[in-house]
Amino acid sequence: ALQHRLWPDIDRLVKQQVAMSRMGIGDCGTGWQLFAEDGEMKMYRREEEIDGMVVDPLKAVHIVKGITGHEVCHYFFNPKYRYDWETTLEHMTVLENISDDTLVFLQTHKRIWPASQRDVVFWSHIRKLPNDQDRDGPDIWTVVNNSTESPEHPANVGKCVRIYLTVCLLCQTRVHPPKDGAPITRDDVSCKITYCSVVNPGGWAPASVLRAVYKREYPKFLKRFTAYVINQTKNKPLMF
Ligand SMILES: Cc1cccc(-c2n[nH]cc2-c2ccc(F)c(-c3ccc(S(=O)(=O)CCO)cc3)c2)n1
Repeated sequence: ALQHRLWPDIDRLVKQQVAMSRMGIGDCGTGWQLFAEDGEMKMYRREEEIDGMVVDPLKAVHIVKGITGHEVCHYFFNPKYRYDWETTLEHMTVLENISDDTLVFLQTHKRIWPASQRDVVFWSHIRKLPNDQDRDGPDIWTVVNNSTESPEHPANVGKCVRIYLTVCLLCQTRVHPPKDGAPITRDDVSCKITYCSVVNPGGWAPASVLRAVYKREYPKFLKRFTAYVINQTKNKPLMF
């Protein structure tokens, strides 16, 4: 198929993000601190600042029963579901439909006092990857969101401060086949979700406010999003 203008960037970044996501917390080097834990969900962050701005990389690992990696990535990638689970979203526009697995979004999010309102332009790409660790295991699914330019929507023109982010959602499905060779049901599957994000807030925002927002919003987002996928899929056939 013809390559589109973003393809080289997307291909390079997807490979880099997937490699990083598959590294455990341990071999990511030190510096990761566990800041939230809720059952199977563990959230880590590294405290990092660039020119005095908090850009704390985040890595969340969550294991959810009854859903597959394809389903998690499908509901995360597809714009038609986003208002259902993204609670801080004020407005979302699909700027470009580059291909059936690559879209460009413009999103404005609700303002976090006392900082200015933020908007973001990013390409979003969904991809299935062969499971090279377990040849006959289910495929790995990933969605990578990465900030990009849009000539029609230049940064910091209106009231919003443009933020810059790289997000990688990586999902590994696990099947626990029933003993008696019965067909696989939702009780026999689980999904290991790794969500990595680095957000540059764009303009100045107080470090203490940003860190408090991240501490509150990330766990809320991952719990709400996974509960949404469980609810959307519970009476539907499994998507592998
Ligand atoms: C989950 C979370 C973490 C940190 C901050 C907040 C938040 N609270 N109030 C406003 C925001 C906010 C501001 C700007 C943004 F770009 C995003 C934003 C967050 C996630 C993603 S995504 O790519 O992970 C999912 C698509 O929306 C995109 C933008 C979220 N929400």
